[in-house]
Amino acid sequence: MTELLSAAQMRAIEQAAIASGDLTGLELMERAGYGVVAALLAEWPDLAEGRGAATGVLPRTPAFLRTETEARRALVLCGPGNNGGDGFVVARLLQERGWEVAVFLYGDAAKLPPDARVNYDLWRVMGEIAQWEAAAIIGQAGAKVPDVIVDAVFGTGLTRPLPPEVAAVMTGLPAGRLVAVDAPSGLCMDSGRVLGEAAASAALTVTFHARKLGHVLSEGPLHCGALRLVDIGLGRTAGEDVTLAGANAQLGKGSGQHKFDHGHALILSGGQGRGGAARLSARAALRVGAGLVTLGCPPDAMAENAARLDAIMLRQVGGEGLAQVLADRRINALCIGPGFGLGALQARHVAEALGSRRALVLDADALTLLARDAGLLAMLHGDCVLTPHAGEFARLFPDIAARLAEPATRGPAFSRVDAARAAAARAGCVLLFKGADTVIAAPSGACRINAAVYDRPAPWLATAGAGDVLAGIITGLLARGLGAFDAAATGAWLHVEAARSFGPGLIAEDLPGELPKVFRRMRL
Ligand SMILES: NC(=O)C1=CN([C@@H]2O[C@H](COP(=O)(O)OP(=O)(O)OC[C@H]3O[C@@H](n4cnc5c(N)ncnc54)[C@H](OP(=O)(O)O)[C@@H]3O)[C@@H](O)[C@H]2O)[C@@H](O)CC1
Ligand SMILES: [K+]
Repeated sequence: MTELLSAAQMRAIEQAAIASGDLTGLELMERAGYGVVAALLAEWPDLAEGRGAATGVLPRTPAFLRTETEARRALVLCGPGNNGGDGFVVARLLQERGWEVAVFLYGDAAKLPPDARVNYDLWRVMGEIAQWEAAAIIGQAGAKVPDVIVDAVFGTGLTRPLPPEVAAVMTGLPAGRLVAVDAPSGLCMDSGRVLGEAAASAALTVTFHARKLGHVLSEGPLHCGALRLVDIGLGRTAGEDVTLAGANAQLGKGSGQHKFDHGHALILSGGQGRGGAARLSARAALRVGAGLVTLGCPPDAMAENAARLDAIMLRQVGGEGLAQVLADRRINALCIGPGFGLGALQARHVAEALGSRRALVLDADALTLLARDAGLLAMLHGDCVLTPHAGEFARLFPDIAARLAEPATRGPAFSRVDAARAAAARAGCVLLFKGADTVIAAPSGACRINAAVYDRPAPWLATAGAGDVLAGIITGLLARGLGAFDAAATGAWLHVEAARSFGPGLIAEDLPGELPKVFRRMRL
């Protein structure tokens, strides 16, 4: 499992390693600085060469003919903490490579923490440090355009909005190769939210030991650019508090198993002309491996659905309620919401489904019904999965959503992880909070993030019906016996994998049919 750390967890890991005597803070800082230099040279291989070769047109300049004017230029911006200390290491290592390096310090050198101070002193033997002045920095970046600007002002220690003179630089620098050390300054590493109004926008962010929550949540990916992870020799983990959602190796089917070994999902549909969404869910539930899937629909929609379904079975569910259908105990997972409707009968069906204590996905219209009726909300139980997008979340948990919408002015800022955990605890069930950074939380506090960012974007998932498919995938996994938390996290992961497998041009109908390719790649 890939863990995502908070700033406090990272500090605890670092301090434990130092206290154990395995490593010193200085060694960690040296490795961090080295890692940044290695990562930026790997990201832009032309920077590892002489200036002539970088054009791709001129022949490479032999080393003995290179002049000072051909040296690579870096502008290194250092801050008052250990992030700044990393910056001094980067400055030293680049100058040792023959680069021309200018360093600016925000803060008082006399107050630098000890390891940062050592690296400040090492750099001072090699070069100058100019005191922070926004106009001078921006002017220098404009006149003597650097090949790389290194943002080592604030990292995981940022606790409040950037001071105006730092914000002016971060928003005034020319667009280019801005490398953020650990974090783009201004970004809260616990929430991925900008504290105040300004944060650096990096082309490359190099972080250490493990990704932080802020790298994947909210605006984090927008500000980080590309994200690279460097191993600095810290073996310890924080116990995998929050992890990235990933593949689930238990999705294969054993030979010799019967269809009833893989569960029976019931998907409830809306009335005539409104069944498309539920049919998408049902198809996804079947494709993800539920042994049987039944679509339950009102009498007026029977003919329409019968004409459109083959492997999926059809049952009439009208005013008589769900009791007759649910008398079949083999039906072990339900999905209610896609295209369902918002009337009193539908609310009654939601209550019956909740009362049956079956594993249950509540999506779309079912979420609206829940938001309208505190009695229904009180019936939620641990085998339920709620799948709200931001609007549905705000209707269900208005106070939590309001807290999330407040401007972030102090770190750690209230995050989407905090919001999902609070909502799951209150609802007493699993909650899947949709977004490019989908957060899945359980009442216990267990949490996974399904990140469709960086090298895993899925922009074509923003299409009608994609959510109905996700609800169906999760329902199918519940039918197959996964617990609610695993079903939601695995379902979210499969959903993005299917979208990425199909690629541009994706519509919701394509998603279920893409799952077999995903499974083949997983070697199921
Ligand atoms: N953990 C590890 O294993 C390793 C960590 N490493 C590196 O250390 C970094 C963390 O260092 P860090 O803890 O010193 O925090 P950092 O981000 O430098 O800033 C803290 C300083 O800024 C100040 N300050 C905060 N906000 C402010 C504001 N808005 N405006 C003004 N001031 C503000 C704050 O002061 P205070 O809040 O006390 O007033 C404090 O002085 C981490 O990101 C990584 O790069 C690596 O060396 C390798 C191993
Ligand atoms: K930084």
